[in-house]
Amino acid sequence: MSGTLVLVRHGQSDWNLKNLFTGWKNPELTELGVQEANTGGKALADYGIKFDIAFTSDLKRAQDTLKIILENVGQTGLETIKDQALNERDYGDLSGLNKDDARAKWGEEQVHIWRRSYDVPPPGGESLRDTGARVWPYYLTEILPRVLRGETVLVAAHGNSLRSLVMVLDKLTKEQILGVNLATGVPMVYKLNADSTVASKEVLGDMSGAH
Ligand SMILES: O=C(O)[C@H](O)COP(=O)(O)O
Repeated sequence: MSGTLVLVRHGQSDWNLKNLFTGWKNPELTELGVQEANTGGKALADYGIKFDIAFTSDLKRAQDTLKIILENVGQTGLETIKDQALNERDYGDLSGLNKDDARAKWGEEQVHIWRRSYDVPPPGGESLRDTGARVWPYYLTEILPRVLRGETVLVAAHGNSLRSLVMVLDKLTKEQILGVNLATGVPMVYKLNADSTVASKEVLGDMSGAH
């Protein structure tokens, strides 16, 4: 066994609440989003975890979620690395559009494919594969080596940047990843083996409401 990797999607953002495609846009957390980050942080505090380092994206909703979690675990001064490589999937021309309006215009099935398929990019944006093509190398060079050294590493990022990691860690097929939704503010605790495969995964909260 080596170290521990904790992945957490940011709390609800203002654009999540308004049901808008967000991607690289930079909305704030809502009040509920702040609550969700606190709940995730408390779950980690109850778990008794202490982090060695944290990673987050270049976007405020993930950075603010991280800050709230660190307050809850009593580690506000923790070394934190922010990198665009962990940003949400770029939703391209869909960014800012209402998801229900998009369903009305292009159909439920097409919108689901854009949102959840592995390799179909939304117009002007990134597919999950494109997202993974920047997230995965960053994970391999910056994050994984620390976990393999036995460190406990927190990553506060986004629904799809984290789905691209979960797909590989959980060894999911392109078909299986279609059905995977990550809840906001719910930490996933992975213990890794020395060969970087997953020894165990615990979800500290309820993923069932995610959509
Ligand atoms: O970018 C967004 O709109 C959200 O953060 C994730 O959206 P999705 O669940 O539609 O992929």
